[in-house]
Amino acid sequence: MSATLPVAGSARVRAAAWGDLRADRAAVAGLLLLNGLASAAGLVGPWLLGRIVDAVRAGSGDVLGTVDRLALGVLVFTVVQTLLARWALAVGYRFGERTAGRVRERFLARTLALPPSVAEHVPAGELIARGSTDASVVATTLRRAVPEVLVALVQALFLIVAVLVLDPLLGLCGLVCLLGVGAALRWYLRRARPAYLTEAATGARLADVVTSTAKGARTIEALALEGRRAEAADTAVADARAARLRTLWLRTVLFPSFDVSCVLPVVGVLLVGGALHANGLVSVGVVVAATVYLRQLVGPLDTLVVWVEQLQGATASYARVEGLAEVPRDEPGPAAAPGNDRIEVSGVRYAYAGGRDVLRGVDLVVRPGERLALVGTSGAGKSTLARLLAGLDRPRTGSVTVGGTPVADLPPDRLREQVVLVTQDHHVFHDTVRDNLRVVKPGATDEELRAVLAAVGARWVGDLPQGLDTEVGADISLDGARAQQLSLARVVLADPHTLILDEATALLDPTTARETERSLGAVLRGRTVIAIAHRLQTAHDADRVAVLEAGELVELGTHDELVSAGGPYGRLWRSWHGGHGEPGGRDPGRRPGSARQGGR
Ligand SMILES: Nc1ncnc2c1ncn2[C@@H]1O[C@H](COP(=O)(O)OP(=O)(O)OP(=O)(O)O)[C@@H](O)[C@H]1O
Repeated sequence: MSATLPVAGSARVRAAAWGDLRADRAAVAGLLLLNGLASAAGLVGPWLLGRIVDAVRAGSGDVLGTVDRLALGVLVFTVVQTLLARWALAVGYRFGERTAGRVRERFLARTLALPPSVAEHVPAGELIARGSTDASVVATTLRRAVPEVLVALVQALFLIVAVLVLDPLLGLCGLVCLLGVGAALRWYLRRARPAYLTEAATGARLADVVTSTAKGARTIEALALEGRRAEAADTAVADARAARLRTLWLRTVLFPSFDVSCVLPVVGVLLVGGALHANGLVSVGVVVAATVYLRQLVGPLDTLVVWVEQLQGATASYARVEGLAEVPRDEPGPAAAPGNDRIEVSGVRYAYAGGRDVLRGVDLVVRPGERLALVGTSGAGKSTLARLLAGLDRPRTGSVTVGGTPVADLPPDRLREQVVLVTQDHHVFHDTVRDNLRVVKPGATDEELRAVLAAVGARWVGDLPQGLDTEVGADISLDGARAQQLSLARVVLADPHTLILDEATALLDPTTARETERSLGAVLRGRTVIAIAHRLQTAHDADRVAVLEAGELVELGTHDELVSAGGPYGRLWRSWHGGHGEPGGRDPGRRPGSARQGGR
């Protein structure tokens, strides 16, 4: 089953962006103030320039001295503006870095808090794309866009006010000519959001196809699926290309229209200013100053348009990063504390992603401390039932409870004190041995850690020069057996009352399997164990055997009861043991399904 993660709506993105700004309001206020001062200082230059023109034209008095003083003023204010602008930029970059850090931490926290039922079904590429490409786009945008957009906005505002104050008629004329910029932006913005969301989604799909193809390379080769994977990749590339071309087209319309629209105010003011001057209504100095202001407006407007364009992509990325907040959480109910260790499966039906039911009305009570073996042919539903028992998924109907509380309702820290699923997938983190263990019990002391390592036979840790501080992956690399011991030590530390074993040793090489079984012995002691029995010996040794067929629990009882009943389990046992019905030692590790054909 695969699920898509939600994408946040515009309102949530705005709220998140506003929250990020508020979280660092001192920096934002500083940014506004510094940019305001820098822009005000920038306005003085053109005004002094206009005064120089008028002084030269008037030609009376100490023209040279006046021009020198005014020119010195231009220089001083330009330097002041440059210094203030650089200071503002430094404040802005620091703000951007802090905010980018906050966005990434939020994303990580939300990813870690994803319910297992969601995390396991999300395409790998989707989370990778959101956590890397999208988070980077958001981070870069916040780092650069906020300071640059603020600078540009304040500058543009000041320039517009300045030109209006200088001469309202020329100012109005300039603003009317600016309407073209607004029209170009409006056209673009109406089309941009869906186009950029599609671009991000097709990019993530492409990443997913590539990741899953690389991950499943062996299976693809073994089943000769190269052609199909290549086709899937071609389709993903074509979709990504089409989406990129669409956004490229939007940009190719926006930028030229903007460039043309920016020249119009300057042309308009020169024409109108010329006519007004000819009629003695304004001085040449005022026309020059107004033209310089409007010409200067192109810089901030250009910055704004570039960012408006980039913000479309960044907003789509922000929406994808924030989308994780909209994943429904499995909140623990108020009665989350289980009353006892009894596990009860009642009327459970389950289907993957809208498919047919693969569990069909399963009822089962597991008594505390018992060893229960789940037996069934391949595809009967054993692993699915194991996942429901471990709280990794919820039944479609019915319930799976521990001590009366639905297992999937338990928060992760409480769940791992109750039930833990042990599979072949023994994950080891690139971290110290200590932290590899402490993920399940952050407060565990070194003595506790040494005790659990000793319990699973991982005495080799004591021989490492740095002991518990050894960095796995950097100081040592662990072979399969040691990695398993580490992850089994983690299970002992979590100390759940129930363990569910799925393929814990079935597919291991014999030496590793023997070592793991020794470690497992210590892990299982004193706990309820529900084992998917790929070896009939496991079923024989269990207290009870539950037999699944096509998603239904068809038999439940002790090994002896089921053998004498002569039902599916009895037939399986007899076929395995050539009709003698006696345990003839360990089977060679084949599954019950294959045992039927390959029976001795
Ligand atoms: N992620 C999945 N998406 C869709 N269908 C699935 C998924 N996992 C399992 N199934 C289907 O659910 C049914 C039960 O599968 P399950 O893995 O629980 O059986 P099983 O008894 O554990 O088999 P095996 O011994 O081969 O692991 C099968 O028909 C299988 O194809």
